[in-house]
Amino acid sequence: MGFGSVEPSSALYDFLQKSGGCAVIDGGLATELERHGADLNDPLWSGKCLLTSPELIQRVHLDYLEAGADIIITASYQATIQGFETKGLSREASEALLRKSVEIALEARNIYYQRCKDCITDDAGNDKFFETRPILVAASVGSYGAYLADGSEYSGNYGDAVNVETLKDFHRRRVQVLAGSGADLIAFETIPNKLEAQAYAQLLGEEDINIPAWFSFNSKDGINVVSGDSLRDCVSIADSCEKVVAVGINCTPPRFIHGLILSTKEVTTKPVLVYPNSGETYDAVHKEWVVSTGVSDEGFVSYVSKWREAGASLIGGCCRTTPHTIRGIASALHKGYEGKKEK
Ligand code: MET
Ligand SMILES: [Zn+2]
Repeated sequence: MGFGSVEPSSALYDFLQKSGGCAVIDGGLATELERHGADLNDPLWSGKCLLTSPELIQRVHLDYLEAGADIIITASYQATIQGFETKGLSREASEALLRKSVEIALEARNIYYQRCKDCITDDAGNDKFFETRPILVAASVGSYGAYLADGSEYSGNYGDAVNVETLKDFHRRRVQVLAGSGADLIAFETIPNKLEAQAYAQLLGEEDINIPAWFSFNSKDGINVVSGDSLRDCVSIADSCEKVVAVGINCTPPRFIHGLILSTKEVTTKPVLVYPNSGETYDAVHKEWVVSTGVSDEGFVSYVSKWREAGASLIGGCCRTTPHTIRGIASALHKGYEGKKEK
């Protein structure tokens, strides 16, 4: 399933319609790779697995599809050409790794479809499941702060030396490569400030990017984005960009999400997406998650119908959520699939 050459916004509406009005986004990728034993203590974070364990990335994508995700997000969040080059890789090899992040997800989708085909056919041997279960591959783009890996991903403070041109120059080639990789859309994730939203919107306008995008911001107070910039200003930038087909919030505690959906809806009519984290806080000094601060999967899932009622139409999970969380979300949205086993 791809958007092809159809007008971007109508393509997402079409996807949502085929998905029953709302769609399930997958859960945390990096933290799920870690749960399976990957050591991501590296500037590339989950991007490191593109080099060391691509098969594990594919397994996690498949686990999310089996759990009911309609959209899977690639392992390119913190995989950057600059980061790969720092490790001594050539420009060509770095770009190939970005493409590989999408290839892994596309292949997971194919494997999943094949599994469905093997088990779900009608009397005439036709696969009915494909018609009702389109799956999108979203190519992840993390922020400049995620690349810096210095905490600015969650402060949104890039200092005075960084301007919109710096950010466009930083992101340009990665966005071009990912846009040409076969992904269905680009997921600009965990956007910490207005400046970076402006840079993305300008890049989408200036470059020949032929797939749509979503913008997803993070908040630590339930009111503004993490830098303190107004969420409304940030959402308005996304709203004005015709290549942006959905806008919302990720990697933010569940308790803030309801209010953030309402604020978002005040400034855009585009579909609203939310994929909160587990609510646990990350202790950057000890490099670990403070488990006691989060919500259980049951607690997380109990919010889902309220988010849907408030107007979110794409719902999933971010850091520290798992296939179990996604299964709960799918079921809360009445989108559980028969015959899919828990891993
Ligand atoms: N899609 C990314 C992941 O789940 C988002 C990370 S937010 C810090 O790994
Ligand atoms: Zn996250």
